[in-house]
Amino acid sequence: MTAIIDGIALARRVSQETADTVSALAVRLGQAPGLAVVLVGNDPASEVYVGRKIRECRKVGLRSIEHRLPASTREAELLSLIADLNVDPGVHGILVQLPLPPHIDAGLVLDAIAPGKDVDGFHPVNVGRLSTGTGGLVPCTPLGIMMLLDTVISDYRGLDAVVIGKSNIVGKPVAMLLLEREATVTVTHIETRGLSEIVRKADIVVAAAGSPGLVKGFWVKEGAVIIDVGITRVTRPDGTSALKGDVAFDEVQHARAVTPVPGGVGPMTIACLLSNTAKAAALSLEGPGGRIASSAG
Ligand SMILES: Nc1nc2c(c(=O)[nH]1)N[C@@H](CN(C=O)c1ccc(C(=O)N[C@@H](CCC(=O)O)C(=O)O)cc1)CN2
Repeated sequence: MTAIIDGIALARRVSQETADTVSALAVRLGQAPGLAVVLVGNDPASEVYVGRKIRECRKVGLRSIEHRLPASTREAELLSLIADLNVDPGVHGILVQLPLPPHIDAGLVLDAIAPGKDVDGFHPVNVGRLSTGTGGLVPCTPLGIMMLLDTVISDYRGLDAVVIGKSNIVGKPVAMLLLEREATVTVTHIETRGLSEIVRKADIVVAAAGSPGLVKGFWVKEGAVIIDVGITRVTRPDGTSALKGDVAFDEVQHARAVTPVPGGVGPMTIACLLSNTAKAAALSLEGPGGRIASSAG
C-alpha cells in the first residue's frame, strides 16, 4: 500500500515550530521579525502565492512588509528598493516573487539581495554555502522536499536518487541536499537519454520537470519514494481545470510513498519560507560576524 506523504499536515507542524521560534525572537529583537514581500506586476498565480505568504506570515507572528509594484517598474527602481530593504534593520528577510516581468533581469535582482536576508536562498553566496555544506539559507522548495522525505527515510546512505529537472530553484539545490545525506544522486532533465531506465533504478525520485504525467508507473521501481514537484494547471476534456503533477499518480501504487499534487510539496515551500525568515532573523542577532554576509555583491 503506497503511503501518501501529507504536505499540508507537515507544513502545519513546521509552521507551529516557526511560531514558537518567532515569539522568542520577538523578545530578543524588540519586535517581530519582518519579511519584505516584493511583487512586480500582476501575474495571477504570483498574486495568489504572495497573498498566501502574507497570510501565513501573520499566522506565525511574522511582520510582512508588502511592496506591490506595477509591471512597468524599471529594473533600476527595483534595485533601489532592494538596496533600501538591505539596510532596513526592521527587515530580516527579502522575498522577490518570481517570475519578474521580462524587461527585468531576475538574476541581477536576486544577486542584489543581501545574502543574510535572502530567505529564498537564491543568492550566489547561499548557493555556494549549500554546495560546500557550510550553512547559509537553503531554497524553500528543496528544504521542504527533504523534510517530506525525512518522514519516510531515516538513512539516505547509498540510496540511489534521481532528480528530474535542473533548475536553480529546485533541481540543483535538492541534488546538493541529497548528496549531503550521502545518497548517490543522478541529475537528469527532459533531454536526458534513457530517462525511464535511469528512473527505474532509483530508490528516490524527485520529479521537477514541469511536464504533467511525465513519470509513468512502469518507470518507477517497486518500493521507491516519489516526490512530485510539478504543478501544472491542465484543462480536462469537459472544460474544467485541475492541477497535475509530473508523476502519473494513479499508476504508482507499487511505490513506497508519494506526495500528492496539490497538497504535497507546495505547502512546504511556504512553511519553509517562514522558517527561513526566522532563521535569517536569528542570524542577524549574531551581528556582522555571523556566517552569512549581510551585504550584497
Ligand atoms: N521568490 C520565489 N518565487 C517563486 C517560488 C519561490 O519559492 N520563491 N516558487 C514558485 C511559486 N510558489 C511560491 O512562491 C509556490 C507555488 C505553489 C505553492 C502551493 O502551495 N501549491 C499548492 C497548489 C496551489 C493551488 O491550489 O493553486 C500545492 O502544491 O498544494 C506554493 C508556493 C514560483 N515562484
